[in-house]
Amino acid sequence: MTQHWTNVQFGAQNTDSAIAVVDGIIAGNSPVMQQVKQHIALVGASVAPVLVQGETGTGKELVAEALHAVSGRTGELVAVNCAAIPAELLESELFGHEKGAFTGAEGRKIGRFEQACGGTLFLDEIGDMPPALQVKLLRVLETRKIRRLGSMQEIDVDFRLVTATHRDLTSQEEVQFREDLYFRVAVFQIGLPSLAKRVTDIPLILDRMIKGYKANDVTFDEPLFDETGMRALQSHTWRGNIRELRNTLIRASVMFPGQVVTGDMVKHFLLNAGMPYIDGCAPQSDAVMPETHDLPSPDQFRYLNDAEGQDLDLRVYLRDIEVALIETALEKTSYCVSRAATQLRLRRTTLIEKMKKYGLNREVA
Ligand SMILES: Nc1ncnc2c1ncn2[C@@H]1O[C@H](COP(=O)(O)OP(=O)(O)OP(=O)(O)O)[C@@H](O)[C@H]1O
Repeated sequence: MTQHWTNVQFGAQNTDSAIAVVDGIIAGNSPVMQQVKQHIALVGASVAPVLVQGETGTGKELVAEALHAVSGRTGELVAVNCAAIPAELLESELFGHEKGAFTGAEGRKIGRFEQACGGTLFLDEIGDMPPALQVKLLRVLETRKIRRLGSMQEIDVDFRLVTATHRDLTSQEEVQFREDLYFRVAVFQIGLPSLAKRVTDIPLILDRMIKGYKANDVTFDEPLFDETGMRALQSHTWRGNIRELRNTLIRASVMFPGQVVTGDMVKHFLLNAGMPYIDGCAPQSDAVMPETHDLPSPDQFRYLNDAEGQDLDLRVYLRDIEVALIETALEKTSYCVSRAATQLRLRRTTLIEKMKKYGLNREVA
């Protein structure tokens, strides 16, 4: 039976320690996020499948991480993005294969179902799973057994399933998703609000991101948003949600490292500077490269020289901009390298070289 959370009041279960774990993973304490965290803490320990719904960039993957963290399961959290793996490869990615199962299967490969045993399997963008594979997933969920491609032997699999989608899986117009599978995966549903519905969380989220960047890069010099700067951030619509906020922070850190950032600076140099999010359905959108006037004009960069004592390492600065733009294009296209290359007006092979150089090859699973 599918559990809808709206207006559910919970009993006096002691979920405090679980909520503390979730707090360590997901920043934000707005009322809507407090409720989300309570839901995570409550269902975390259960083995029931959870469907996480939310617009792109709202943090669905972090919810999966939090669910795994509070589950007490000792196995791995194994993530598979169903939209990022070509349909013909997804089956062997999930089920694994034996040597010689198909042309190119040079050795045995353990699939993601097996890898997730004792842990959590996170199927992101489940709405993009091809119908034929949906039937196979349904069978696995019913029997808790799999067969590697090219093998007759059945293997028991014990994983906790978390799925995520930015679509309405019940809408036949939007997605071809089997109803019987829907009821299997959506035993519990957690809805993530868009960032626009929790703008009071922006300072905490930025703080968390800045701490993360500083921990990984001692040279990271954070921009300091003053009250007007923070207000400008909180008034923005954030169609790309927290991912867009993250990209804005990266832009701010390269344009205004260690500087006070005012509302005007946010509006003129940060929010208008990025590539616009075309829509929330990146896999479908035929996003085109924005006209150059959507990007900061070279003249705007003269502003940097106005800052007192501003030393600029041009090579590092340009590299960071290139990385941010490539990442944005990849994220907008759900890591479809060909489409990202088209958006950036690069040859596909050139983009692949750059991704290798900058370590941008996302684990597609
Ligand atoms: N509450 C938060 N605090 C700090 N960072 C966050 C928060 N929520 C999300 N993020 C960051 O925002 C980015 C996008 O989050 P995530 O990938 O989980 O979103 P998503 O909803 O799974 O996106 P998509 O639908 O495109 O896969 C990530 O870098 C993530 O770490």
